[in-house]
Amino acid sequence: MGAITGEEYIRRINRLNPNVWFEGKRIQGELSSHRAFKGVMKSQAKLYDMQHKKSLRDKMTFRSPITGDRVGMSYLIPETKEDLMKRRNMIQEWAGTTAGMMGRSPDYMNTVLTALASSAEQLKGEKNCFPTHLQSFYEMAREKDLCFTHTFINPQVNRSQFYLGAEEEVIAARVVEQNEEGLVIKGARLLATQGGMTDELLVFSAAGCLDPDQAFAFSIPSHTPGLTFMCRESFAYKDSSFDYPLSSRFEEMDTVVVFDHVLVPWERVFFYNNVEIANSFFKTSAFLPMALHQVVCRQTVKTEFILGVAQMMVDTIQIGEYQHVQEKISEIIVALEMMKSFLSRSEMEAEKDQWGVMRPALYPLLAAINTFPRQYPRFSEILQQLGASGLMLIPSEKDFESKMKKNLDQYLQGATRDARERVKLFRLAWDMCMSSFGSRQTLYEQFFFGDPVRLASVLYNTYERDEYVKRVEKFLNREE
Ligand SMILES: Cc1cc2nc3c(=O)[nH]c(=O)nc-3n(C[C@H](O)[C@H](O)[C@H](O)COP(=O)(O)OP(=O)(O)OC[C@H]3O[C@@H](n4cnc5c(N)ncnc54)[C@H](O)[C@@H]3O)c2cc1C
Repeated sequence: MGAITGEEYIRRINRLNPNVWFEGKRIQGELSSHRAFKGVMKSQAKLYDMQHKKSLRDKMTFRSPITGDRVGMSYLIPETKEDLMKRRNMIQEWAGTTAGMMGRSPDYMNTVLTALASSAEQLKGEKNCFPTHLQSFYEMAREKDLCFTHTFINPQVNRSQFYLGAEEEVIAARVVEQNEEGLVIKGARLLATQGGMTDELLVFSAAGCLDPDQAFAFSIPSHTPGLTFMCRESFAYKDSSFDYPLSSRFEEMDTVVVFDHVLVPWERVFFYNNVEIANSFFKTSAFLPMALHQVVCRQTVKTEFILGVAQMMVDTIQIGEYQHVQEKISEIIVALEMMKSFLSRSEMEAEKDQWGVMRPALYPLLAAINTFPRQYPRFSEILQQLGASGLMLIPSEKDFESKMKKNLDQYLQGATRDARERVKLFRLAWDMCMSSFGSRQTLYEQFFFGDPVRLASVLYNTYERDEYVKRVEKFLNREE
C-alpha cells in the first residue's frame, strides 16, 4: 500500500468513526465534516497529497525495504548523516505548508514510533517486554502510512510530590486486568492533541512512573471499544481564511482520553508491568534525539514564518527606522539563527548507536527545547508590541464586502498595502499571537514536550561538566 493520499486519509478516519465527544454530544457522521475538525483534517490531507506530487515524491517518500512501495520519509530509520538531511528536508517541507503551526503533522508521531522501533533491541530479554511487537507494529504502520496521536500525562489532580494516586475509583489510566487476550485499561490520560482524527493512539507511561500497573507502552486503533476522546472548545470559529487564517486551517483539537475497560491485545503491547523500562527506555532509546530533531526542524520553519510576519508589519506601517523596532526584529533573528545552529550541529555531530541508527547529537537539541519555550512567548509579545492597535483594527471579510468598504479602504490603508491587504496581514499576526488559537500556540510551544522546568533538570542531571570544574579547580590552585 505505502504512502497514502489525502483522500485515503480522510476516508480512513471517517470509516473508523471513533468515539469523539464535543459540546456534550457524541460527534455523529463524518468527522471530516464537523466544524471542529474539517479545517485541520483538510490541511492534514494536503500534507498526504504532497507525498504523491511528482516534484516532491523523492523528498517526501522512500522505497520500503519490504515491498519496494513508496512510504513516508518520516518513517525512515536514519543510518547515515544523509538520511538525517532527507528527514529534515521532508519535515521542513511539511512545516513550510503549515507555517509550523501544526505541531502534530503526522511526521511528529511517525518519528516517535520510528525512534522507539529503531531501539527495540533494547527491550530484548527484559521482563514483560515485546521488542518484536514493536518492530512489526512499526513496519505495519510504515506500510499503511498510519497516523498517530499519543498520550502520556496523568490527569492534573494533585501534583504534590507525595501524592500516590491511591483513590478507590481509578483516575490515571492503569491496568485493571490481565487476561489471555491482553491488558484491560481503565482511567484517563491527558491529553491527546488530534485525538480522534488519527488512525491510532500510542500510549506510554508518564515520566517518573512508580506504579507497575501504569508502566506500559502500547498502541490501539482510535475506534477501539471503550475508548473515548473528549474535546475542549474548538478554536476554529469561522471558515473564512481571511478572518481566521490560521485557526480555520490548523486548529488541532486537544482531547482528554478516557479508557473504559479498554482491551489492548497482546500483539499491541510493547511492554507492561516494568517500572524500570518505563522510566529508562525513553531516555536511552533513540526517542529523544530523533523526536527532538523533528521538533527543532519544525520550530525553525515556524520562527522563519514569524520573522516574515513581523517584518511585513514593520514595512506596512513603516516603523523600521526606530531602534527598538530593529532590536525586536533582531531578537527574532537571533532566535532563528540559534535554532538553525542547534539543528546543524545535531546533524554534524550525529553518531551511530549500537544498532546502526544515526542519532542526531542530543545536547544541541536539548539546548533548543530548553530555549524555544522561553523564546516563543516573547515572539507573541513582540508581534503585539509592533502591531499595537493594528491588532484590534481587524474588520472581517464581510465588512470589506459591505457599504463600509469605502471607509475601510480610506482609513485602514497602510503605507505599503491597501486596507484589505493590510487587515489580512494583521489578522494573520492576531491569529498567531492573540486569538484563542494563537494563545494555544504559545502554551503548546511551552509545554508539549514536557514541563520546561523539568526539561532543564534533564540538562542539569546529565550534562557532562566535570572537566570544567576541574579546570576551575586548577586555576584556583595556580601558584604564580
Ligand atoms: C497545547 C498542548 C498540547 C499537548 N498535547 C499533548 C499530547 O498530544 N499528548 C500528550 O501526552 N501530552 C500533551 N500535552 C501535555 C504536555 O506534555 C504537558 O503539558 C507537560 O508535560 C506538563 O505537564 P502538565 O500539563 O500536567 O503540567 P503539570 O505537571 O501539572 O505542571 C503544572 C505546574 O506545576 C509545576 N510542577 C508540577 N509538578 C512539578 C514537579 N514535579 N517539579 C517541578 N514543578 C512541577 C510545573 O512546573 C507547572 O508550572 C500537551 C500540552 C499542551 C499545553
